[in-house]
Amino acid sequence: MTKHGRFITLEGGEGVGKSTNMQFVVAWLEAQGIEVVATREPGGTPRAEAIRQLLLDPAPEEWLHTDAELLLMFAARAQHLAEKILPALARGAWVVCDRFTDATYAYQGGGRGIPVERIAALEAFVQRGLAPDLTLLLDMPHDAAKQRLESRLRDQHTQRDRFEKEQADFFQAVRNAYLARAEQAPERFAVINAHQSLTEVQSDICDTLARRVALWD
Ligand SMILES: Nc1ncnc2c1ncn2[C@@H]1O[C@H](COP(=O)(O)OP(=O)(O)O)[C@@H](O)[C@H]1O
Ligand SMILES: Cc1cn([C@H]2C[C@H](O)[C@@H](COP(=O)(O)OP(=O)(O)O)O2)c(=O)[nH]c1=O
Repeated sequence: MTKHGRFITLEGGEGVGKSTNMQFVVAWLEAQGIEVVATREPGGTPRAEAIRQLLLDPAPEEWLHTDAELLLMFAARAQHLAEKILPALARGAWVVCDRFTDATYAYQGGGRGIPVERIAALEAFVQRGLAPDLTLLLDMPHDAAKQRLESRLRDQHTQRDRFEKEQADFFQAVRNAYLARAEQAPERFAVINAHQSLTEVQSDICDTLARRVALWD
């Protein structure tokens, strides 16, 4: 399928501000007159959201094998790509997605320890060469992000999901894997210091968008 629109992803650990800044990125692009489709992973379409439920359900008695977790991530992604992302890009809309395949390398690769080659094989099979044009990696120490997450859980009276129940070493491995990927592909990634006030974070995002989007014109 031909791709005319641009594909932007937001990545980072739990509580770094992805959801908050998604809205900011979408508003910034729309102010430039761009048609934007905002979405998230795992999920983004009804069937992919049903797979998300399976993945995030914290039910402690229901064990999920790490390979099943990996395959479900890509099953949800295949549906999301076919039903939403590729059609939007083909008609020239820009897609902004809260997490994508870098999260698989970070969580299933870094966090769970699945070898990179296995993830890369599934990525090639499902995505057939499609990759984001720009990835904003919101980076900060897990301890500080955890405090933000805890206040969000308190405010929204929500339960921790299956990933949020992991321990600090899991999240350190996730962060390291994200930073390693950003280092390997600096032309695609922009690492944003998320451990600043929201105004400062959004000023950095704004500068990055202005600089990168100008290169695409
Ligand atoms: N720069 C920031 N400074 C302080 N609090 C923030 C900042 N960015 C986001 N938050 C707050 O932190 C919590 C987690 O942010 P959220 O956008 O839900 O993160 P994520 O989607 O990455 O898990 C929310 O309560 C949000 O209001
Ligand atoms: C897309 C994706 C997400 N995930 C995980 C990361 C998150 O813990 C969870 C999605 O939850 P989400 O609520 O989107 O994240 P956050 O808590 O940061 O707002 O799924 C993976 O493990 N692999 C993936 O490929």
